[in-house]
Amino acid sequence: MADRLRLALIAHDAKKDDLVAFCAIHADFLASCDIVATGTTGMRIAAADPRLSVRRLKSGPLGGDQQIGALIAEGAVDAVIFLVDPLTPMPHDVDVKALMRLAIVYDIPMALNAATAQMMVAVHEATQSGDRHGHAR
Ligand SMILES: O=C(CO)COP(=O)(O)O
Repeated sequence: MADRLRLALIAHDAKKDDLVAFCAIHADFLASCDIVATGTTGMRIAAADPRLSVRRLKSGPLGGDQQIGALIAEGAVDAVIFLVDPLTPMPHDVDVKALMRLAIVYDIPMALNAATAQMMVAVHEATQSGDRHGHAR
């Protein structure tokens, strides 16, 4: 894994406020990550916290989910947080499913709701803290 966690962030429209709130709570953790995000999500995150390093790809419906899937296939993403809206039909549902499939194929941690994202951050921070204290992983 790279020194800085390469983290993909995505949120459907109904979940974007939740992701921005998550980013505010975990600002220090996220500032230590190289973030890649779909277009609108990335715009919202970067606007909320200019400290964050955010590479913006295309918007999800225009291919952004597929771009993140391609990065996973290339080994360029370590983890994904994707706050999914389960209640709204999406025109690009097949792209979302393909992204999830690639995360499974390449065994990339993928949080699909805020509770799992929270656990992902907690585990990562505990692992880093163990490293700092010389504990074996
Ligand atoms: O649609 C998305 C994920 O499927 C997210 O795309 P945006 O971040 O551009 O809204």
